[in-house]
Amino acid sequence: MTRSPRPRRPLIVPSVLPADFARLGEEIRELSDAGVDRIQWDVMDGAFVPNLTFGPDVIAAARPHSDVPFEAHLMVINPDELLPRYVAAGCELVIVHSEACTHLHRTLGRIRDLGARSGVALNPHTPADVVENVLSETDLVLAMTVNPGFGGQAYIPAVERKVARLRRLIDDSGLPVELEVDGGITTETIPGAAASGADVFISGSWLYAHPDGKPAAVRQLRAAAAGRYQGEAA
Ligand SMILES: O=C(CO)[C@@H](O)[C@H](O)COP(=O)(O)O
Repeated sequence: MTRSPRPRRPLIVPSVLPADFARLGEEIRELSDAGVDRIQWDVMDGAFVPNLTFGPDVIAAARPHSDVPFEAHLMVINPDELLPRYVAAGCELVIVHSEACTHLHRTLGRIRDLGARSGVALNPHTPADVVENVLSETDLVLAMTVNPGFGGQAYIPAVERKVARLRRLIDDSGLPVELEVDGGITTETIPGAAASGADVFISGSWLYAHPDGKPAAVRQLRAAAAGRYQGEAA
């Protein structure tokens, strides 16, 4: 069987959602110094999800404070018009929701045409098969392990079955598509997500609240995932 190349180690990516928005530049520098692999911006439009967060100008203002790649998780209905602005703001990866795009295949192609990598996110109830016909257009699949809109929610273990199904779809395709999980990720929940086949782990409230600081949180998450990670050299 053809297997898709996977990252050599689990990738740990913090969500900026729990940050102190009054000092975002410092917050971004702290995250970078903690050894994270990327930084995720949770972009919420107040319509697809009942919360409002970061416009592209906020992300652009934070961009000079770090060399770590930025990803934008767009929880936005029909995001096509906004894509150029998030890419111009410095996001190397732009993730859209399958449930929010009328023409998902076209939207993913537009992200790549803008010079960024593309990702597609699935809410907990959305079946894995939704991505089958767009795998060649995407660089990442994000399986939400909470319902999107807020940080600090409990991990939904039932999503692990879908993560395992997505793993098989990606492996069978032979394409270099990352598999990301997001929501309720802690040292308790990350082993199950890693064992199911995830490569990339978003952590927000647990990472920020760690009593020994962000570098310790990142190290502990990476170690807890690595014990169950089945990835191999790309
Ligand atoms: O996309 C989202 C929420 O919509 C996530 O990025 C969460 O914000 C992750 O935060 P925790 O669940 O780790 O607090």
